Amino acid sequence: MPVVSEAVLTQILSQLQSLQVAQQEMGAKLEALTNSNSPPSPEPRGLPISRTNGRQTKSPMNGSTITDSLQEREKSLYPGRVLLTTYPSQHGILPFNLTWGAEDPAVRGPVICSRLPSSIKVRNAIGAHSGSYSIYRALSIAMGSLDPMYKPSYEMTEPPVDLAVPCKSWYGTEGKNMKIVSLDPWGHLVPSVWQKAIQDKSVGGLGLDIRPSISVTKAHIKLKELDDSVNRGELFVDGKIVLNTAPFEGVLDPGVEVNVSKAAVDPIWYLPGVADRFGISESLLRRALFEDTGGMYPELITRPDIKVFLPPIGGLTVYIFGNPSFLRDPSKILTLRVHDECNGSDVFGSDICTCKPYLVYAIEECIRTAQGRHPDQIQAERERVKQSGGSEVDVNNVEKGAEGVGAVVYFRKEGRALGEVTKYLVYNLRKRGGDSADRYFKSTEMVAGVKDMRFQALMPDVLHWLGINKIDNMVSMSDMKYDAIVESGIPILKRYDIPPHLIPPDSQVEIDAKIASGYFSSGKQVTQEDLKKTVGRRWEEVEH
Ligand SMILES: Nc1nc2c(ncn2[C@@H]2O[C@H](COP(=O)(O)OP(=O)(O)OP(=O)(O)O)[C@@H](O)[C@H]2O)c(=O)[nH]1
Ligand SMILES: [Zn+2]
Repeated sequence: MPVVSEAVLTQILSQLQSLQVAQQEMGAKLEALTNSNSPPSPEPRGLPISRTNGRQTKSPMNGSTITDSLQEREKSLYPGRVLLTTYPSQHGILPFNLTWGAEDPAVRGPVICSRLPSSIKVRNAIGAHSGSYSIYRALSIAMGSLDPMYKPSYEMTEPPVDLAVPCKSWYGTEGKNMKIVSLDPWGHLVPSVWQKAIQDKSVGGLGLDIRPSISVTKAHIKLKELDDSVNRGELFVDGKIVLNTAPFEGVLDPGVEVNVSKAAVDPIWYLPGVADRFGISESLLRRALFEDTGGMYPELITRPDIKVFLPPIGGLTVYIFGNPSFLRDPSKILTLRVHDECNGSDVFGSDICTCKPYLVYAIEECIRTAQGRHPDQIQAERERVKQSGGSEVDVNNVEKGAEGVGAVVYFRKEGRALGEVTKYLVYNLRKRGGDSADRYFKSTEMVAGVKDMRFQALMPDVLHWLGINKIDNMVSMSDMKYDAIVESGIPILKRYDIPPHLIPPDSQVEIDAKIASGYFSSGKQVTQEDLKKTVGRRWEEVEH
């Protein structure tokens, strides 16, 4: 865990103090808008509201009419006039200093996106926290279940495992040096690194509202497929990574569970870096984001001085098998899968694609790498080294390097980032048009105009955040994922495809189409002619 030096804290505090002076000088306009001197209210403001919306009925709370109380609520929640957007020249608005990619946290600065009174005037990010969930937060405030002044508390929420510590790949302020542009590498360390700024109540009465965009925790996972693999002898119980589940009432064989560490990551985009990654200008990126989100974020246009954007899109989760600190240790073997969400298969087991079997296979490969060799094998090798006259150090070294680490990165990019609604439309077209492999990618393109919107160029950021510097085993056939990772500077030593026995009955179409389009295969060749012959089942064929 990085410890921020006294000097850094003093620097942050002095920055805060000068900001406070700027705040005090602010005009009445912003003052009215933000109520900056009022202390946080202990209870949610406003009353719970009834669904009678506008009808003149009595409120069960205080006997007033519902329409009256709705208007009062609105006034009490939003007393100022609506401010549609801000401008850099606006009096009193001065974003908190932020130098993306700087090594020193005091220079880098925190990402501040909150609209709480203590923070609104120093916001240095456009958008809202928690991606698409920000809408639910708005709803909670409107419904009276969340106090709009509530400032989250982070006591005892710090990471329980040694995952993602500041390292070289976090730093770099331009071009190829900038390895991370779509998440905040300091996101999980916010409460510790900026603790003083968060707690210093002399700032706006509340302290700055700086929120973690990443959280790290530990868990046990339990999958039926892993029980089966243990029963078949393809995985072993080591008592450390794979554990026997304690028997519980009424269950004959409770199976196994697996120790994992995991991290949830919200997207944070540094716009100049994102534009650079895609080889477009920052102004084009901003304009496209503004126009094609229905003008949702005017500050993309009016605040060119604010470079960070919190997009309303899904984030990612990383599951780690074995010691998480091994991820950044080049002497340890790493097995990795980068997986894009497919709810139909991952959760509900749909047979039209290979997503779930590939995911489960990857989890097993990760576990096998984390466990290293079977204890019997290690013992046999220790014996062999001993017999051949090896020293005690040589014998003990046998065990070293036996354990590796595995990671599965799970991105919320459903339907190749086109969404599930589009995906089902594509499925209908495929099934009605004769589901042959030669039409596989074309079908998506016919519905959506493109076959894929995942933009894998941003995907390796999470690997750099974890400090990964090489991948021994990559469980993916995707050439797009491979190219993005290797181009970002992380070599991949071995790739492997999904074993044929794991391909569900209706998914050969997908696999053949992928191989023909450039996905990796260890052996199979597929020609354009072959593609016409690989067909999926029609709906009628499976409806008995
Ligand atoms: N739009 C669309 N999305 C699909 C279709 N079939 C699967 N998906 C989505 O594709 C994503 C998975 O990508 P795949 O193409 O199966 O595989 P990949 O991630 O490119 O490559 P691998 O790493 O080898 O699995 C998930 O988000 C699925 O929901 C389809 O026909 N149309
Ligand atoms: Zn799928």
